[in-house]
Amino acid sequence: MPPFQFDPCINKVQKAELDSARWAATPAYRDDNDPLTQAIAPPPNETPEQRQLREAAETEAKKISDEIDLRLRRETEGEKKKKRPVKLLLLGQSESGKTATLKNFQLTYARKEWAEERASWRSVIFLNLVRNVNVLVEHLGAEMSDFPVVNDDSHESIHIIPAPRALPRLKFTELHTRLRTSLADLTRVQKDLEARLGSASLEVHRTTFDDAAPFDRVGEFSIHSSNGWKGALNKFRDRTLRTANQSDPESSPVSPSRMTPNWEEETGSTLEKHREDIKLLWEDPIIGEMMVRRKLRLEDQPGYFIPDADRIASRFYQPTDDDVIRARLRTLGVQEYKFIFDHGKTVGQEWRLYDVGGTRSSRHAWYPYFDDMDAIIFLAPISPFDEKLAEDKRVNRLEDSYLLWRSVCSCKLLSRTQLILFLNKCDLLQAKLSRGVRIRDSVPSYGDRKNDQATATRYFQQHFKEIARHHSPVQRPFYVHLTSVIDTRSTAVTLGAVEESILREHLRRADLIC
Ligand SMILES: Nc1nc2c(ncn2[C@@H]2O[C@H](COP(=O)(O)OP(=O)(O)OP(=O)(O)O)[C@@H](O)[C@H]2O)c(=O)[nH]1
Ligand SMILES: [Mg+2]
Repeated sequence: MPPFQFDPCINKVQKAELDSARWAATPAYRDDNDPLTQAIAPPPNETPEQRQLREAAETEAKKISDEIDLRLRRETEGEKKKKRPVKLLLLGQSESGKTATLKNFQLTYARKEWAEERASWRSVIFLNLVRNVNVLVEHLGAEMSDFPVVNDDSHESIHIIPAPRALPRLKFTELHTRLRTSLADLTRVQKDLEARLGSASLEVHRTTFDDAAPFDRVGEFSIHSSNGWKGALNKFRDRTLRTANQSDPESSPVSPSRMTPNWEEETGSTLEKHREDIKLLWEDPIIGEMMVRRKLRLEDQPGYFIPDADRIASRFYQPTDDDVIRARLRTLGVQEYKFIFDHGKTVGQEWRLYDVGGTRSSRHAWYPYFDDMDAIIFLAPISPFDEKLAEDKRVNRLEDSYLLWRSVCSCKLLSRTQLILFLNKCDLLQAKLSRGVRIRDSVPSYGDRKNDQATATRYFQQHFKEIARHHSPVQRPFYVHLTSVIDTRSTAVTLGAVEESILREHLRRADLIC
């Protein structure tokens, strides 16, 4: 029987005890007065054969001990790697879909938290719907007052520029006058919701900022904002949870219908009162004609909910997953979100996702987050090839994405960071091309190529690839996905591939650090 037999399933404490026994038996360290040494010492009358057997057993025991040491060391390193959060930064211009992508991550991988938060998006969706209605009413007022409008892509703000009337007047009726008057009430509702949600709920209009990537020059400058959607929603969440728990301290989990603060219910009731009028307004053919004349395309704009008014304008409305993904609330500063994934390949792993505000004036705040990221997802919407930035009407949105991508690729601090490009809003691109909008009218370099989805995405993809190739300080792989991130199913598939490649990068970096 060899003196030391190691069990391969041994733990650290047992291993330490056995090591000290083996150490005590080693002649060089032996203390002959030590009781343990005496207990395990070789018999004084040991024969040469017995000694040979004992020494062979000791050699074998040492080999096993070393293997256990190695295994324990690897386990410790593995634990350390596991503990280090995976860090992912989302970049791109405003309205590119960064927050929508973040929500998809949460929906796919942190479902418990997602389910808890879903109800708190209600106010944002109410606001989005009310805005849609108010834009229509504003245009209706202008049209009825005979102010033709030049629509300049600036979303909700309308710019009334008197122009010669080219078409006969629309035939408005009593109904339109009544709708205008009754729905005027929603201006107050919009103001109220905006005040409650804070400045994230206000869209940016015309804040000229010449530089596409001010972080190039800024260096260390940091805004760790707490005013983004989490901040805005948490206000409701805390309050709603408190309200529910006060009424029944035993209640758990809190049901969404009981989480409703009074004022939110009041908003739902007000909308419910106007529901039929909203539907009349939306379905009215004269209003439809007015929208065509004014090139007013609500469906291309963020937070488009008016076709769902029947479902949403209600006291009892509860958002669906799709509603939450489509809800629009601007991100301010840089927001950090910590998720412990409860689904996917990295269950139990902490992920930190950083979502940034994308307007030109917000981009200087990005730089401090460039260090120490496992990967960056860069969102470039390809549908607005013929649109201008909301914050600077001189700048084409696609051109702005090219410039921004170039700055990110050429940034030395990011030269070893994995970049993953999402060419987003493919659904809106498809719709635009189907309407006959020609790319070459806005992008002369597109030339005589076919004006279809496949050719267009290939062309844009190639352009981004060339930029990465020319401007990356060190050559890097080009990871690209064609996405419509409001489609949660296809996005979950994309995120599966992304999760795997980010994880590989994370483990590679952890190996360098450990
Ligand atoms: N149709 C369509 N809408 C999208 C897509 N991606 C995002 N959106 C919508 O576009 C709007 C803007 O998306 P956000 O995710 O808020 O944009 P962002 O990049 O976070 O914008 P900032 O916070 O201002 O920087 C939201 O209403 C989204 O639901 C897409 O692929 N297709
Ligand atoms: Mg955002």
